[in-house]
Amino acid sequence: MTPASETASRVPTAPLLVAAAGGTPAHPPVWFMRQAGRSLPEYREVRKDVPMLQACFTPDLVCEITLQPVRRHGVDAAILFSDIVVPLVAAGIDVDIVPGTGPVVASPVRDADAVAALPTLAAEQLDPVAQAVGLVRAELGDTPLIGFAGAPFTLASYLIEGGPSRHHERTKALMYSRPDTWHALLGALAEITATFLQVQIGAGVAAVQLFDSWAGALSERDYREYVLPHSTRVLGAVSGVPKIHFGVGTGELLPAMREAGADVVGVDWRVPLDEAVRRLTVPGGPAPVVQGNLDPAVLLADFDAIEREVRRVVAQGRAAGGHIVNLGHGVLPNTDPTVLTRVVELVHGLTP
Ligand SMILES: Cc1c2[nH]c(c1CCC(=O)O)Cc1[nH]c(c(CCC(=O)O)c1C)Cc1[nH]c(c(CCC(=O)O)c1C)Cc1[nH]c(c(C)c1CCC(=O)O)C2
Repeated sequence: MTPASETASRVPTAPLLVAAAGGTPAHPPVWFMRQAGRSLPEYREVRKDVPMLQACFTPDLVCEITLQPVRRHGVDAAILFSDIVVPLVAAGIDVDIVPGTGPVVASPVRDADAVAALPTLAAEQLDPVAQAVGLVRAELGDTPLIGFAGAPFTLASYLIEGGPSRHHERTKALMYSRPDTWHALLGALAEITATFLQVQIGAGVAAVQLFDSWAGALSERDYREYVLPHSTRVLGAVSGVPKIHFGVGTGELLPAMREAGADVVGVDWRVPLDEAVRRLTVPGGPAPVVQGNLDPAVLLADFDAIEREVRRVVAQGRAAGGHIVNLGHGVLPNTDPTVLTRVVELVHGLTP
């Protein structure tokens, strides 16, 4: 028989984990995508002489940067400081992160030969990431640490385009004209992504988020045919922690993104949360759990306007089975960090 104390220790008490499990915590949990980063002077200071990817492979630095927003804002979760291209770099693919641009791929992957030549990823190649998770866990106490990965479609877009893209035209051209090559590429990326998440879970993260940031470029029909099987494989390959699935402009894809195996669906600011809950509800099923969805640009407005929007988002989130307060996409670099702290205080005062 399991002693009662052990059973009790497995019942989540952190507000983020309670909400993710469909419960009602004492106050709404809040964290911000890209909470670690250029909005913080302490981040700019420690990063000033260290390139982004070098920082991601330096456990002490990852630990420090991950903790900065938790110390400063009192958010309900830390998110591991890393990047969606980190597992690609660990596998040996030549990718750099160019400041002000984003990931740039030296040899874009555009045909069957290039897909066949992609390396696989062994868990040991991610040792610095696992070490970083261990360091963060030792410092965090009861605050959950969220691990993450980029989903196969979003990673494929960077690999095929060679960098950030507005219309994802080469990506879609390959998808429509060479479905076999496409599925081989997404299958290879699903393996890499699953390994990246498994390593983080093995090292002790309390939840994971799969970022399919650019999936909103697809129709629901194409998403279901070309992407959903691969994201489903990724989410099916990880277990033991709540899984959040997020994309931008994915209002039409919300039900499919839930079907991929998500416990929590991230919503951007274009769809109000009560409407997102309506779209996500399955007749006879449990009420969906959502994360979001303040417009990051709202944080640049007067605080009266910010407060109005925060109250609206929290009220609309009450339609859900559980709600994790967040932005609809990442913190904009020119956001005043004192505003983020005030938003956390405001949300924590909004008891159910
Ligand atoms: C698409 C994507 C990327 N990276 C990521 C995504 C998915 C989320 C999203 O949609 O924003 C994920 C990511 N990247 C980063 C995090 C850290 C954790 C967090 O605080 O959220 C996370 C979760 C750090 C980062 N990743 C990056 C930075 C900025 C690097 C710097 O400080 O110079 C940070 C803090 C670089 C990066 N990496 C990427 C972009 C578009 C950029 C910005 C380029 C720029 O504007 O300079 C690719």
